[in-house]
Amino acid sequence: MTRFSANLGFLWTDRPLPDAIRAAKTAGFDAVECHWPYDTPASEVKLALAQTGLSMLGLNTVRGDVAAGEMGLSALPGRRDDALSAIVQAVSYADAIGAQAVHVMAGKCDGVEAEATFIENLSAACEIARRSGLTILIEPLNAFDAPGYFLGNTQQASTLIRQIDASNLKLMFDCYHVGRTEVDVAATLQKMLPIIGHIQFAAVPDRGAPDHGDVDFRRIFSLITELGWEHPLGAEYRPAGDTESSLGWMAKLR
Ligand SMILES: O=C(O)C(=O)CO
Repeated sequence: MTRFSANLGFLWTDRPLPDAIRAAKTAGFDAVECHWPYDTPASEVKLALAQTGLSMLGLNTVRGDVAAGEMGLSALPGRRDDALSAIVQAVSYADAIGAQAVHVMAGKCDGVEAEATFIENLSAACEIARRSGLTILIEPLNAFDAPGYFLGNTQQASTLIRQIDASNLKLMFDCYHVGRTEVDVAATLQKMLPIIGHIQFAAVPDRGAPDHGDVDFRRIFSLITELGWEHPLGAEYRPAGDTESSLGWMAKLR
């Protein structure tokens, strides 16, 4: 049976994070994950996780100046201090709530200097995270949703992961982002499996619930099971209406 993690950056966004965790438990999710939990005291999130018995699989580093269009800091040349603060903040929060991974967001930039900056910051992030037993994730975002984002495809992520060579650095494989730009989700997933740390999904191309769209998630989830992957898969989709009414896919695809 496929196990699922509710991404609370997109699901149950109408309520405080601790209540969203409780709603995910009631709906039958096996774990949760989030984007930017920092406005909620870690003690409240920890309590909701303890009450529900759910694990928080991961959270993201802050994006920076969102109003100015920033989508992360770690590949931005000249922003080393901000990037390291974001990493320390995310690792401390993850540690406080017993989360498993931190997604370090690269930001919008390109070029050799950006790559060198990202490598330096990721190496530091892996070192800091290792002390708390945490995994660092990097996630390629598709160019339709995140134009100009430094990390644009799985091959680029794979090259970086091999180059940095830290045992706690892994790929966040989001079937949605891969499906938008890399065509064959199943083949790419199989190829990337050894470096994958977490898998997410949403319909392609509208990022809705996974029971429609161009990617056949019945087939993808069966493949993932056949490949021996046992961690919960992250439901990071945008419900068309309220979250409860969007959950029909769970019984169909489990
Ligand atoms: O878009 C995504 O998948 C992200 O995690 C960034 O919010």
